Amino acid sequence: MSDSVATASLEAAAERRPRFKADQVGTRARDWIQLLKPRVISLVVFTGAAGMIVAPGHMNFFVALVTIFCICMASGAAGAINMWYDRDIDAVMQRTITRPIPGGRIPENEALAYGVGLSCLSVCLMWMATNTLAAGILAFSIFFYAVIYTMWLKRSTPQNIVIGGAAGAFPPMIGWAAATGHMAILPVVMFGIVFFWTPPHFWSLSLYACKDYGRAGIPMLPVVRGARHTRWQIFIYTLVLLAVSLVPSFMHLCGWLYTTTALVLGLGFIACAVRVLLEPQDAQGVSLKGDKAARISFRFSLAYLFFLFCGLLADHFLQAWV
Ligand code: HEM
Ligand SMILES: CC(C)=CCC/C(C)=C/CC/C(C)=C/COP(=O)(O)OP(=O)(O)O
Repeated sequence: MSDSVATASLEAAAERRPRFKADQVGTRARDWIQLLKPRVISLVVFTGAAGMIVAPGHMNFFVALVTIFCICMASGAAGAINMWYDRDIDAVMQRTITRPIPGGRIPENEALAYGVGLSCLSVCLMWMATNTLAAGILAFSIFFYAVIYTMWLKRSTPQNIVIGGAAGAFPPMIGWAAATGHMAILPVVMFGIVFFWTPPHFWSLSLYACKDYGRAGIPMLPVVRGARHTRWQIFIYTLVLLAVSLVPSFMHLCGWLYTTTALVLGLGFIACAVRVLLEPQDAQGVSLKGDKAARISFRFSLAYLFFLFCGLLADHFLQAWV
């Protein structure tokens, strides 16, 4: 899409956007929660908690709870800043048009204050409850997602989520740092797993949300390079992900239970990617089956990360027990 067409459609959508009604102020707790992207937070927090639990040593239960709360708050705060900055494109895309800001239910300046306020609070609380390393990585993650990904990469390059994916990969390192005060190989490998998981996770969704992104003028991979190229990229990244997920096994950082889980899930994700690759499609690679394979692959990506980290935790407890 050309810049002028994208700008015109953004302006037209802004005109259609419902105006904010003052009587709705403060009455919609659900909207304030939606601004934090709660379902995304749930998995982000789980990966952070996993990093904290597999770390060596004993952590005070209350400090552990505060750590999880801070990761939750920081990730939500970054999501709120993302929704504030993206209010123009969210108003154009079918998937996001009913969000609290484009829906006219939360004023944009309050959303920004909310995001910045919660960001500061989460970092200060983490620093007081744990240590400088954990608070520092937490602050960097917020900055990376809200500024580097949202304000810069998302609108400028089709590699946006490859680089930007780092933001969502930090939580295991934050959890580990909060528990120990230093860094080690395992949390860095966990970072690598989430990092290489992000492209097949997001590009599966982008295959069926491609029209939305095109209309908003966002250079997501299927918009810029086409669906066929994106299908191949998903496949390649699932292969790399399988290799990275087996690094803890090769380095003897975990046992057979994790290795089996990683192998089964990794092969499952590759099978999803092969289905995406082979799905009946036209000459441009656009699905003739309503992107069924990509929808399955996206859902599988969520299950993959959850169960892989469950496997890591189960393996950790098994090793401690035997
Ligand atoms: C730059 C990296 C990422 C991008 C661009 C991305 C993009 C997306 C998008 C566009 C959605 C659909 C959201 C919606 O329709 O409301 C989504 C859903 C989701 N993402 Fe990601 N994601 C990324 C990283 C992550 C990470 C690191 C996690 C967790 C570790 C994660 C967990 C989830 C979950 C749980 C959902 C499902 C939400 C629901 O059911 O509404 N994502 N992601
Ligand atoms: C600890 C900490 C700060 C972690 C940050 C974790 C985090 C929120 C990662 C990114 C997840 C995500 C939903 C990206 C989509 O943004 P998008 O703008 O491309 O998606 P959208 O179009 O649905 O808004």
